[in-house]
Amino acid sequence: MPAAFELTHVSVERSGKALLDDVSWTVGEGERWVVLGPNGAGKTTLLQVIGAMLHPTKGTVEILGDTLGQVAVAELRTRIGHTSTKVADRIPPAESVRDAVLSAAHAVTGRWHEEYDEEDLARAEQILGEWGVSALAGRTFGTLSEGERKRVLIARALMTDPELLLLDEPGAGLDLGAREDLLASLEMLSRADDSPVLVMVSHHVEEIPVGFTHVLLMRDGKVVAQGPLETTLTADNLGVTFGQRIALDRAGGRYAARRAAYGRRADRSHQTGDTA
Ligand SMILES: Nc1ncnc2c1ncn2[C@@H]1O[C@H](COP(=O)(O)OP(=O)(O)OP(=O)(O)O)[C@@H](O)[C@H]1O
Repeated sequence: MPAAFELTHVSVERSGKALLDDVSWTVGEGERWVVLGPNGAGKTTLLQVIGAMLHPTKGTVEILGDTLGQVAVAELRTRIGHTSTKVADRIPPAESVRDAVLSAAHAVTGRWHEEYDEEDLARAEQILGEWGVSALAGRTFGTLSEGERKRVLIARALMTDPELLLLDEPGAGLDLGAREDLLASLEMLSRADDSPVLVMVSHHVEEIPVGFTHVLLMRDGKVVAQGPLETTLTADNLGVTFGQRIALDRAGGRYAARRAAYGRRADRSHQTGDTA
């Protein structure tokens, strides 16, 4: 299976500090990855590199068959959907939800004098419907709740039918119901035949949607572990990543983590028999 992207010995340095430190990572077609790590681990920086928004200080980056540094990034970026608070901050608060999604067709935030054809308009309506936000189409982006905003941002990221979808903390700030709604939608997306390759950044194992296949664990700009969820998302690896003893449970394909009680084995602590 061809790689969707491949990072080889990638480092990003700023002010003498390594934000990413010798990261090598290959993601194949059909894979759904979650990137986990504590605050400041370098997760957003990593997503910026994969999104062709940031060039590494060292190493090589191949994305969708192109090599960063040898390709027009503006063209490459149209093949990548990217949601993050940075994207949300660029959308004018007075922009309608419909236009916030539609304007992704021209890779702009804030509709101006661009021309949109019937196909663009139909695609925007379709994607608003698929993400359950059609009723909000006429509202202004600035009036949305956090949960509504997250769904609109994903709809916007999917507007151009990207081959790669990057989600930076899509569950942050959501209440329990909104988080579960979002996870159900991401599970459906991950199972769809025409789904893009998915990479989601999170702080919490509880936010890993069913259907995700792989995990990359980061700390201090370095990869702690990477591989299939079943074998890589372990209490021991989480313990190293977050710097504490962790107990990890799995039930119904979902995960839950907490600090392990002192003196107990970290990964033996639940009743379902579905231990991770
Ligand atoms: N331009 C910069 N110059 C120096 N340090 C930077 C710069 N940009 C980011 N950093 C630092 O790099 C580290 C990694 O940042 P990054 O945002 O990638 O982490 P993160 O894992 O996404 O964090 P969080 O979970 O808190 O969002 C942080 O310590 C941050 O302060």
